[in-house]
Amino acid sequence: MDFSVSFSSPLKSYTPFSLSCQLSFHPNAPQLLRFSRNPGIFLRKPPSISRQNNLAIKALQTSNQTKNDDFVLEDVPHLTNFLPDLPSYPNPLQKSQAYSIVKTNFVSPEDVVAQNIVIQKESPRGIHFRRAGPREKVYFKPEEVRACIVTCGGLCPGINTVIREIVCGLNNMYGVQDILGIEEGYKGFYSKNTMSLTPKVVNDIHKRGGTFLRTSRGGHDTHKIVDNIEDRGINQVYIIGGDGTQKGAALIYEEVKKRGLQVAVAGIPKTIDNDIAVIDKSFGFDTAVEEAQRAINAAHVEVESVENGVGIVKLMGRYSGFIAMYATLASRDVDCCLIPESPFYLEGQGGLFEFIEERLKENGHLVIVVAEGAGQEYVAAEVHAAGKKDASGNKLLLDVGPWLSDKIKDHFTKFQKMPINMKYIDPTYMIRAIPSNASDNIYCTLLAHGVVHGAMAGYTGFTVGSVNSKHAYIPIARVTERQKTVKLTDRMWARLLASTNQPSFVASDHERVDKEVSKV
Ligand SMILES: Nc1ncnc2c1ncn2[C@@H]1O[C@H](COP(=O)(O)OP(=O)(O)OP(=O)(O)O)[C@@H](O)[C@H]1O
Ligand SMILES: O=P(O)(O)OC[C@H]1O[C@](O)(CO)[C@@H](O)[C@@H]1O
Ligand SMILES: [Mg+2]
Repeated sequence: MDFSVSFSSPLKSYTPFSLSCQLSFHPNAPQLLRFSRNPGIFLRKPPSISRQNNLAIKALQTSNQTKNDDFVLEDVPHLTNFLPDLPSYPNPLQKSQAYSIVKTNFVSPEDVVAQNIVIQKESPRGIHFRRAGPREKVYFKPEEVRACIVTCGGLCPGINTVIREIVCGLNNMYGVQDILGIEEGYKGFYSKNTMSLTPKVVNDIHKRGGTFLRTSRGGHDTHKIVDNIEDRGINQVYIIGGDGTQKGAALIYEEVKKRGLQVAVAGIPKTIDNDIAVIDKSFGFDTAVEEAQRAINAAHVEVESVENGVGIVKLMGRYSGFIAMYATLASRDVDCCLIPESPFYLEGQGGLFEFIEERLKENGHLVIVVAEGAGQEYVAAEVHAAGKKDASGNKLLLDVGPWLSDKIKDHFTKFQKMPINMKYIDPTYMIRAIPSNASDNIYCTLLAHGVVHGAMAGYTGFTVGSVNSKHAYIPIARVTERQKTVKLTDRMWARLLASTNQPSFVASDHERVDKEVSKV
């Protein structure tokens, strides 16, 4: 008999966890946890930006949802989709001294990576992506490859490692010699000369922060870029950048396809904010969290040494507070973490001022970490300078750090007659500008090699990323359709609230949290 009993966790009555936790218990689960052996396999069409294709995908999705054991492969485009007669060749890795001994040297065409690995007995098998890695056949002769690499958007630790490893991966694994660097982002395609990239040229660049190729915002002109790709005889385009850059890459892929060019367009998602959907995390994120510890530590040392010390550390995170959340959790010296996803308020019961006063009375000091996108609505209401945009059309944020410092200073000096020692630290660009740490270097290497294998195998219009710790080829549209943000109803945020014991500020915001809870 199939039955299940559900208990409410004792944690339910504990505020930080009560938003996210409900345990289910199946007494005879071992026998019951069998899945259908013969799942229906559905290939989902590679996403395209055209409305017609969107409708086709929607129709497929709807039909897929009717069966419990549905298996959906969100496939990436292949050059043979629009160039059916393209010849293929044996992968030169077969003859590589290093790789030929690998037991399963090539990824089977049937290997996929599941988007959700925590599922229930009755739930559909869900969405899968193609596993990244070398294929038995390639669709380019190495001596005919002319690759190019471009970096766009803001900096992030590890960009140089990705550049280095694309160059070295193409050269060492596939014998590709002709690799061009496009300088200063998308506009470099049509306004700059290219530079030649060899393993020797890029040998040391992973030890430096920034991007060896330089970067820019704005300047994406699809036609001019593809004209240039055609004129220069480029047939593999590697594009490193954030959500905006990947949207640009999707347009380049569409234009290449329209013109029927044998050009593989491949993206490597980059953003220090870790706000790219689907992937586990973006490269450089761990390095950023680690470097943020130094600023938090400095703030802590400063405020511990004085009377009523209040430290504020501003960290990056436009719309997503991941760096602030992880840096806070890692440090344990932070008393309060403010992120864009969780609105806060200053005055009154349960507000920030009340909390600061309590902590000062209790400990004599406190440290606040604030993500740059937090509290923008308050700053905007007072500074009256909102609405400016950067060259890419991203909203320019108002500086919440100094605003918050002034507000706290004013409140305690004027109204509480309790002078405080404010120490404000803004390490944002220092964090972004460093080289990646050891584990990010390895992550960058795997991403770079994964993207090279994908392009050589003829995949195009794809991005590479780690999904549940396995590297996969993901349709570009899947990583750009929405930004990943911190979910206030997830356990990670609950862990943070539990560790800092800060106010959750939800009293003022029941409606928003109710909405979040209903989405889970
Ligand atoms: N919707 C879009 N379509 C085409 N190109 C775009 C689009 N959005 C941005 N771009 C281009 O992508 C490049 C980088 O965009 P942007 O400055 O927004 O950085 P990003 O890639 O999102 O990285 P970051 O995370 O640092 O913001 C710019 O050259 C911009 O012109
Ligand atoms: O000042 P810049 O270089 O335009 O970019 C700053 C922005 O870039 C990011 O680092 C994302 O790349 C954001 O966190 C930040 O708001
Ligand atoms: Mg962006």
